[in-house]
Amino acid sequence: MTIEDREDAYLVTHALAKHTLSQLRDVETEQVSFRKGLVKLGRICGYEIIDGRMETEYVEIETPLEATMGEQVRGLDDIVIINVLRAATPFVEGLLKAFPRARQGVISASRDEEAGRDEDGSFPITVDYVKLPEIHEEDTVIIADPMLATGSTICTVLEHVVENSPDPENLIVLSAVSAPEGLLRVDEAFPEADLLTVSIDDRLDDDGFIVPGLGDAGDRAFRTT
Ligand SMILES: O=P(O)(O)OC[C@H]1O[C@H](OP(=O)(O)OP(=O)(O)O)[C@H](O)[C@@H]1O
Ligand SMILES: O=c1cc[nH]c(=O)[nH]1
Ligand SMILES: [Mg+2]
Repeated sequence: MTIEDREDAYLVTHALAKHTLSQLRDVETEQVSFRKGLVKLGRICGYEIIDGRMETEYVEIETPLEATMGEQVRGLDDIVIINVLRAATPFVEGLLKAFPRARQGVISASRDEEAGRDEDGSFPITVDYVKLPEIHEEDTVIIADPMLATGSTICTVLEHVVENSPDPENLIVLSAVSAPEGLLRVDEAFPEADLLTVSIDDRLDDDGFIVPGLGDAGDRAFRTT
């Protein structure tokens, strides 16, 4: 079975999301444009989550002229966004434009690339810092990381998130680019999570980088090597 056959991996298909991701992929896109692109993509993905996952309700409102019925999105106060340091930081900045009242969590989880990949293809993950808000049953939890490669980072983050929290109404893993094997790893370990991504790329290379991908998102956004 491939990831496309699974019912819980969804693509963000908005044309602007694809447009922005294509700019991010371009090796000529320098730091400032790259960071701004991640912010823009986060905002578009946020709007897509609202459009595809959240309900609206009718409300009575008073315009300057008369009373009428309007519509408002339900649950905007029950959003939790988890920022996986460090590449997710600009991506989360964009998400916050869609969800300005989100409660935020931060987790520093990074791949130990020097240790290399384990036999099952995963990376050892170093977790240095975890600060998560309390999660409630009515929450929509969005774990944001632009890159989902082997899935090792997201599996580690999910362990921290599901530990001691009730099942939230929605548990969403949001990435910009993902690799099929990483999506499968996360899906197998956490079937309760919905996997939302802008692109499922072809494969991973021997170093665990997504191909064609967009390179090292953290390094490109933070101008490190
Ligand atoms: O799916 P995986 O194989 O775990 O890889 C994906 C992770 O790798 C990158 O982070 P990295 O460890 O390079 O940290 P950084 O964001 O600080 O660069 C990326 O931002 C993801 O968090
Ligand atoms: O392709 C990849 C894989 C992990 N992290 C990145 O930034 N890019
Ligand atoms: Mg990196």
